[in-house]
Amino acid sequence: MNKDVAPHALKSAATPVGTHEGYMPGFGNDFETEALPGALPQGMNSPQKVNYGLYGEQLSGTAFTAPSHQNERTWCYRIRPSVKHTHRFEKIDLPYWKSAPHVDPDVVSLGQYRWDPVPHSEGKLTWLTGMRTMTTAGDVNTQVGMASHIYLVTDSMVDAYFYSADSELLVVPQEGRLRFATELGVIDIEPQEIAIIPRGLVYRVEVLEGPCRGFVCENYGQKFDLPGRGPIGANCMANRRDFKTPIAAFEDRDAPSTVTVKWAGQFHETKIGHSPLDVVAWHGNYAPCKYDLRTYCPVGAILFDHPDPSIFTVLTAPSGVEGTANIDFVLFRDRWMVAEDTFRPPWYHKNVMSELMGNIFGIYDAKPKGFVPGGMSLHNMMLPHGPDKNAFEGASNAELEAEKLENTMSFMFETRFPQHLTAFAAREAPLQDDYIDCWTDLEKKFDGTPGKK
Ligand SMILES: O=C(O)Cc1cc(O)ccc1O
Ligand SMILES: [Fe+2]
Repeated sequence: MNKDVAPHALKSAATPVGTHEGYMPGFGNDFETEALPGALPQGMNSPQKVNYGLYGEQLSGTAFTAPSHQNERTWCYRIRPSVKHTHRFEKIDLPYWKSAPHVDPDVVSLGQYRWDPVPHSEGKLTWLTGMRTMTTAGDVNTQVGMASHIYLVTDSMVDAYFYSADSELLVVPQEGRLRFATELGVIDIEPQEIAIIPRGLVYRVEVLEGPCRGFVCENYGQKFDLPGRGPIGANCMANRRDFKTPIAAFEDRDAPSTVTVKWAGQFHETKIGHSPLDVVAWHGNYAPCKYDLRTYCPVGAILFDHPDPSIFTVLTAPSGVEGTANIDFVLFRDRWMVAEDTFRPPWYHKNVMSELMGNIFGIYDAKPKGFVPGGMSLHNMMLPHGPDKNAFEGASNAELEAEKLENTMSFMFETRFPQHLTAFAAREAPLQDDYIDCWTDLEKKFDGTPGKK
């Protein structure tokens, strides 16, 4: 676990054998972990009395009756049951955090859009006040679709906690280091890592090194899963063991505190007298995790042609239509390019899915200029896009040798639903007015001559 001292360090047991720095390996495993010896009941979930006087409480991430291969739940053994944490809720306003459906009549969402990095703010911003929604898709009330956000965080949440009943959050840092102190343990992340925070899990976000900026995909729908590898087989792409879930860690601390809940697109606040991060032991398969994107093993063309970008899918959240994701999280990392007689960058295309991209660092091959670290682009449903003039000319005339694409890490949140821009994305964020000019100079080369290339 990271050595930095959090404002209120969580207590946890010594790192058990088989864990790596306070994390347990595996994706969707049935984990068990206890921060005090004997705190976890064995052989049953609900003993008449739990050791240490703890309360048993189940957190269900899927319906009780979900098929067993999809069923996810975790049993928590905690100092106080969560229900004691909830008093009357009051609605609060977080004006920059929007939920679908959110269609601003004055905003044109149909277009090829690109943004420079949203600048860090002068003022203090927390995980909650620093969330800036860029796009929304689907409907939070029917649990389909997603929202994309940029976060700008300068300050830790102190005696303040949050959970989203609406969504699972996929967090993609671009600058700075964050700590997620959650009910189920502590996750520290930095650029080139991601975190997945499940729906309903209570946490506090602390700044380990700021200011912090990054991207969030808020998934209203079915949980992220690993894609099937098909004929690729049992290895490569994202491997299960590289996902890390924290070991149990708890706070036994009385302090006037707030809990903010995002529910049906609205924010609510309640007050409690103690830290809700009081789970001493837990077992189950519904838990947060982190993943180092540098462990992603890309598979690609080794003779000719450019495959569909789905080959680079890290995580996929199903939509109910087979093979058509609510969200795919796709990674464009450094890799070798070896294809012969091939136009190697992404091809020109139009897609039924909506593609939102972000740059974590370096240069993206289809857009050598203008798509910069911290920046984003949106190519909405059925809108043509592809390499800019420079990328096209460079790649069409390049000497085709084995070439390593280095200094590059970008990603895509791709959804089957159209993405609607917020007023923030359209008017406050640094939208590049001249983005579509990057294709203007693509000239007609055709003159009817057979064999001309
Ligand atoms: O539009 C993009 O840059 C993303 C993308 C990458 C790729 O390799 C193939 C298709 C695609 O949409
Ligand atoms: Fe694309």
